Amino acid sequence: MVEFAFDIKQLFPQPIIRVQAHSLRPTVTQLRHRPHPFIANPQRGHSTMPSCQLSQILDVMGKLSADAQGLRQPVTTADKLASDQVVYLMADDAAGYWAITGLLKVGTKDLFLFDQEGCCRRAKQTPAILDFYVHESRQRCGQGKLLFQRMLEQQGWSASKCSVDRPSKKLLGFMAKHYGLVRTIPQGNNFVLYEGFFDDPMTKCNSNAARELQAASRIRSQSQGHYIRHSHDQTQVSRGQANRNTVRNGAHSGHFRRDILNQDSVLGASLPTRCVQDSRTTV
Ligand SMILES: CC(=O)SCCNC(=O)CCNC(=O)[C@H](O)C(C)(C)COP(=O)(O)OP(=O)(O)OC[C@H]1O[C@@H](n2cnc3c(N)ncnc32)[C@H](O)[C@@H]1OP(=O)(O)O
Repeated sequence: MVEFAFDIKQLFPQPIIRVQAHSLRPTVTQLRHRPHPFIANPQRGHSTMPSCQLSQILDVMGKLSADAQGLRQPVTTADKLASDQVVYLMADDAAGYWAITGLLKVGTKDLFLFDQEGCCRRAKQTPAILDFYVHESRQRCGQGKLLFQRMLEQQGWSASKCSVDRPSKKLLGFMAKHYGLVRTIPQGNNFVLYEGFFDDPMTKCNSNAARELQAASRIRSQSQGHYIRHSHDQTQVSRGQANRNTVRNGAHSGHFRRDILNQDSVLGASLPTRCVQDSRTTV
């Protein structure tokens, strides 16, 4: 769990809170009552305004998440939080002190996607899972499910309608275990979609425009500095064929999935459940 030098309890009227970009800016009231010198508390050496504290929490948790995933750059920072993105933060005092236990960043994306038939479709405002992290000391104890489920309820989303940005094998296991989501629809970008995503009709797009936009999407994703976990040669596979194999045969034949499924214990429930209570990170 992640402890901070300030009291986080006041930020958590309930165990899971919703943070948006505007929550990270000080309000007029906060500015009026700010201590001197500006913002920083010289005695304790940290910011005292709730907005600054939330920013610190986002930065620290974003860094821990990046470390856990082997990413070069954090996906979540206070500075990078866009106005259409939401971060859910989870905290508790189960260990006798208040600490942050998890982070889940979501947003919406306008994406050009391939459906089961290999047809390109335009999906506007697609729910997207962008960053998900539960502190190592609390993983595999159901905390992730609590956080994810709260997010779905608050956003009004269902799990099968979420696109997932470069899921780790832990997240693939999580989606399979809690939401029965196993069969994926291969895409030309780094997002993973699950079968059921295309239940509602969406606009088919012009194929040339789609190719251009997907190329742009790949460049944009790579420029964010994300670690690409499983390389695959997208140009070598007939996309329609890959899609048909994946969905109709019930096999995990998308190239992204194939890489992952070759690893041990990805979707199995065979790994021992563990909850390490004494591991903490203090900031
Ligand atoms: C878009 C993205 O954000 S991709 C990156 C996702 N984040 C990470 O990989 C960071 C490290 N991992 C984590 O923070 C967590 O494991 C999360 C957020 C993925 C899941 O949170 P948890 O609190 O562990 O989830 P919860 O306890 O509700 O569910 C556990 C299930 O998740 C999956 N899982 C969790 N840890 C692992 C693991 N080490 N290996 C394989 N599967 C795992 C399993 O299906 C597990 O069920 P099981 O214990 O019966 O096998």
